[in-house]
Amino acid sequence: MTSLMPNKSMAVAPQVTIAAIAIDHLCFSYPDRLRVLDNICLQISPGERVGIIGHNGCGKTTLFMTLCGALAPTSGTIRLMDKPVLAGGFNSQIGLLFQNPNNQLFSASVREDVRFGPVNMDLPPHQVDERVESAIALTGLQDLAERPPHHLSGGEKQMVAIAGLLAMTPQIVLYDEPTASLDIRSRRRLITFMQGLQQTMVIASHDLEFLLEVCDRILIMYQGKIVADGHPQDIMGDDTLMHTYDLEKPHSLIPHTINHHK
Ligand SMILES: Nc1ncnc2c1ncn2[C@@H]1O[C@H](COP(=O)(O)OP(=O)(O)OP(=O)(O)O)[C@@H](O)[C@H]1O
Repeated sequence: MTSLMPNKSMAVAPQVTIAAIAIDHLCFSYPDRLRVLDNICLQISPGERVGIIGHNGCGKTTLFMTLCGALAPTSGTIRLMDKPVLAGGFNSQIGLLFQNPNNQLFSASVREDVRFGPVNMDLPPHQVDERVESAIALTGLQDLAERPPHHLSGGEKQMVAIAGLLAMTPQIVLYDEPTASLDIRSRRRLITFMQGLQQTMVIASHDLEFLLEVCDRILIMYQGKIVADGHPQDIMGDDTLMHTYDLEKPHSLIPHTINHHK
């Protein structure tokens, strides 16, 4: 007799979603600056776009440096796609876009710069070429591909740095102030571009309007702690919460009255 009732051998294991980023009781101190990260616990799911906002010096960049293994936590653990982050090692699942693109670009041409990551990943040459050309096309850099990166504008450099990251196809990308050097046109282009990306992304920025357009979750960081976590409109639209942590509600969330002239 065939039974439709599940028995032990038929039982389907419940689907467990692995967190893209799992941070457990993370603390970090610099030798002369203690508790820059203060007991952070956080889970980020694959595909989430998380914005981090907070006052200057609250620890956003330091958090990014621990996530990509450039700094070793003082205590606590970080797992990316269920693998522990090895401080000082190469963590291929994660990429970091630096606050200043000049720190990321050093080759003789844009194409060479974008090649640098994939070449160092021991990939077969045809895969390196494919990745480079696809990252250049995705970021719209075809016309600049042979130019030296240090001759480009700030916004163009930013896109080259992003192309270099994308060519390594990390599952998680950390963006530190990605709009800092962009004019309105480049900023708009970056927004459209990021809205189309499938990766898990964490973006630290003071450009709250930008985060409203790109993110589906916002964290407020204050003195090394995560003090609020929620939907962008709920967090950034909350006057009291924003003022408590030295932030201002973005303009687009302030209701405006229109005076009609007769
Ligand atoms: N190498 C370092 N040695 C000692 N202290 C440091 C070092 N780097 C950063 N700090 C301090 O750690 C704190 C956090 O700095 P961090 O750069 O992480 O802040 P942030 O939130 O990214 O700031 P911002 O919004 O200005 O970019 C600050 O007080 C800073 O002065």
